Amino acid sequence: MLCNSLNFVPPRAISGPAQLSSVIPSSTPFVSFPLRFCSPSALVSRGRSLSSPFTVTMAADSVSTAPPSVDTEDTVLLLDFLSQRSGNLDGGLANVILHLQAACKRIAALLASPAALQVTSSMQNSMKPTSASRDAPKPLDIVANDIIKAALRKSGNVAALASEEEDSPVWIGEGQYVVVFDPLDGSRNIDASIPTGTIFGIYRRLFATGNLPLVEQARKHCLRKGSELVASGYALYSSATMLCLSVGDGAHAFTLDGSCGEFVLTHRDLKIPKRGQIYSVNDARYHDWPAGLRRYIDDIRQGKGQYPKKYSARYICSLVADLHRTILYGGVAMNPRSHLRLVYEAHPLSFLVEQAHGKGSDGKRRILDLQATDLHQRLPLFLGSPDDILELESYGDVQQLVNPGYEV
Ligand SMILES: O=P(O)(O)OC[C@H]1O[C@](O)(COP(=O)(O)O)[C@@H](O)[C@@H]1O
Repeated sequence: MLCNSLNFVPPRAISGPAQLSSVIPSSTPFVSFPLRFCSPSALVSRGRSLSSPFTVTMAADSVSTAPPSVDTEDTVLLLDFLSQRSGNLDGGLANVILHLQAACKRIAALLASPAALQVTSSMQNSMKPTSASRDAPKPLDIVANDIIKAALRKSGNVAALASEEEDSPVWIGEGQYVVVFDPLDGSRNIDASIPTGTIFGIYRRLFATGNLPLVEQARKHCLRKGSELVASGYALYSSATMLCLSVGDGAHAFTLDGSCGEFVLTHRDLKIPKRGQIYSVNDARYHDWPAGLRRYIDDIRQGKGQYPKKYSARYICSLVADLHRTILYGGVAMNPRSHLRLVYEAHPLSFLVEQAHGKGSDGKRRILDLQATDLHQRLPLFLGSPDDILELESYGDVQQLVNPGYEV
């Protein structure tokens, strides 16, 4: 495993079959982690087994605070994984993913730094919270957006992108792929150091848009059915930084190894439990819910649903974190009001959940079947274990139509 060094040359745009080891440096493109992130173990060549992390001799000038990692022949880095997988992968798609993960590492480092709190706080101190400002982008959303946009431009493989922080889809160039993303979901939690996440979805570009103005081409590329996605994923910035990814060949999760700055495969072939015992929703909205949803939640709380045990509630109010827990433990994560966005939240996350054998629904229909018509369109969203989603849908009216906008 090689450490990231400070003088990376970003990989060139790549097309054709994925033969990554020959075209992409084994270190992550253009990530400039400070050298103190490099532990001696990260400098050990791959294949040499270490009996214990504590047998590593620390270099005299090392100031690493990260625990040394154990690197064995079984260690699978994201790059190794992308080299091995088939699914929808070709070299171009792999290159886009490598640039996205590099951007996520930068965002993770930024969020974990004192500078992040200062930026957010200074903004919030000058802002009296109102229902209108509640959804206003915070500076870190913008910074994260810029980091991802720069990474995608550098990849050379992207034709168009769409982001929560852009008014409309953006034309980039002649790449083969289209990327939709929410750069920093849950950012209202940042001052309290609560988990946040980046969500992304990747489409192949369309080819029948040639004569249209570029703005219109970008729009057509980005407003699609979720079933056309070829890959999607999220980064979760929490006690660990995780990257959960699907290239149409199952869902897999990687954990950022802080000692060397690489994502390491830790959860291969994630499968959401067929049924869970946890529901995740902001139930302060209970009295704005329709009767069907109230009945459903009342039933599962009391063990009167199809599963004869009482459910527990967990709600972080950070979509990626709530979903990550749901994929691992099962159950249902939901936001029944029209709040979450189809293009860069519901579509990518539903793709990933289906790849993990779960379901994504708006309460009535499969999310991936929905055709996007507007970049920022919102909808009710229910993601989770297949048996839980089917049971929830059987209650009929589960979409919250009363959506006054809430202060907090
Ligand atoms: O206020 P609610 O209905 O609980 O919504 C919370 C949801 O909103 C989000 O914070 C996203 O909201 P924004 O798009 O306004 O950032 C999710 O992370 C979270 O799941």
